[in-house]
Amino acid sequence: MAENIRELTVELGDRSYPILIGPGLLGEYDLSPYVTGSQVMIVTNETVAPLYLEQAIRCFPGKVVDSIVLPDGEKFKDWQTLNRIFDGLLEQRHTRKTTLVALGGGVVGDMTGFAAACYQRGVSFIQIPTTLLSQVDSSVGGKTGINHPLGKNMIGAFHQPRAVLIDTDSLRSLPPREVSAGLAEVIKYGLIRARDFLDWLEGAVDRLVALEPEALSEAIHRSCACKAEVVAKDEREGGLRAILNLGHTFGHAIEAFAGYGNWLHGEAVGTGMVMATDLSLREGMISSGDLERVVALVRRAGLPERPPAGMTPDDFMTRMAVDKKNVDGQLRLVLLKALGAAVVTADIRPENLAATLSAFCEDA
Ligand SMILES: NC(=O)c1ccc[n+]([C@@H]2O[C@H](COP(=O)([O-])OP(=O)(O)OC[C@H]3O[C@@H](n4cnc5c(N)ncnc54)[C@H](O)[C@@H]3O)[C@@H](O)[C@H]2O)c1
Ligand SMILES: O=C(O)C(=O)C[C@@H](O)[C@H](O)[C@H](O)COP(=O)(O)O
Ligand SMILES: [Zn+2]
Repeated sequence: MAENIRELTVELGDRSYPILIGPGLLGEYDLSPYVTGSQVMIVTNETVAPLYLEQAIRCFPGKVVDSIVLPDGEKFKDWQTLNRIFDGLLEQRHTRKTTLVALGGGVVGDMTGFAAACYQRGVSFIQIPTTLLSQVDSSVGGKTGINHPLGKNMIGAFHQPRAVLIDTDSLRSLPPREVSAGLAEVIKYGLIRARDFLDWLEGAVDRLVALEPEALSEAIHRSCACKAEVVAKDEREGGLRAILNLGHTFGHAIEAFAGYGNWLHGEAVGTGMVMATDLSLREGMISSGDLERVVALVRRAGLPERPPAGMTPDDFMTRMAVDKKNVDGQLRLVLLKALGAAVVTADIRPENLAATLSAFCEDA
């Protein structure tokens, strides 16, 4: 098995951890060296449990393994569902030496990580991501949390996992809409920091949509490498890390407007990246040809290019006003100064932002 594994490290000194990528790892790879004590609590959901829970349990030989099965959906990324994790941990008498394991997509990952950050003031956790989006993005970097009706991911903590195990075979059961959602974050890395990867993606996107294993493995590896590098340089988003938010200021506004779960996170990010690219063009940073390339790639990935019907510029502005990147009430956005190079800026002409919002909102 070892020859099939591609390994990366998130370099964070004595909190550094491996990202292990390959086929056939679930049920085969021994994760017990990353477990703190003898107890393991696997947190998963009602969709993933019947598919992969048995295999995941086999990754912890010699440990006492319990599990919690949550309801499925972004709308359950909330306090009540988080509390079900604490209930399960206490009912099964898990101590501060327990290790939580997130088995599932980004929703399970973000909530399990947050539970691990809070339970008995902090316990270890491991990520076993099973969606493309969680394999390329949410399982790496230690951002954990839950949503609030007034804003995405508004309550949370930075808490790094001990290891990330990515079994690329688990993507075989993923619905096509979720594959496209994951591709949004993959495209993001090309746009913010890796022009050569973007060029490669333009040639590979059809194979990725079709879940072609070699293309997927390459996309996951490149994406995780990009994220690991950014996180190692700026773990707590003091500066550079904010580029990972390309398209998210618009995207989070769309998710909150549509009602959590009605638009997938990746879908909202896809449209958000098109809007951020449009604004970058209006700010004179990129060319109309660059915008056309981004729109074409987002479209070929199967992602929406426009916000939901009925969403107005005001709907965007009220939700973007609570974005975590804002400073002193001033909106800060991630824009592109070139394809493959992002910048975080508050220096945006209001008339350009208004023009982008009007251009994308049908009713404006
Ligand atoms: N922490 C971070 O850095 C970070 C980064 C990006 C996104 N996120 C968060 O991640 C969430 C989105 O994650 P997601 O796109 O994985 O959504 P998700 O967790 O809702 O999973 C998508 C769907 O796929 C199902 N599923 C999971 N694995 C499957 C498999 N192998 N086969 C079949 N079905 C499977 C899930 O049950 C769910 O229905 C959002 O809440 C977003 O805010 C966090
Ligand atoms: O890891 C990061 O940093 C990111 O911004 C990755 C994003 O893809 C992800 O959606 C993240 O959860 C957004 O974080 P937020 O702080 O904007 O809520
Ligand atoms: Zn995201």
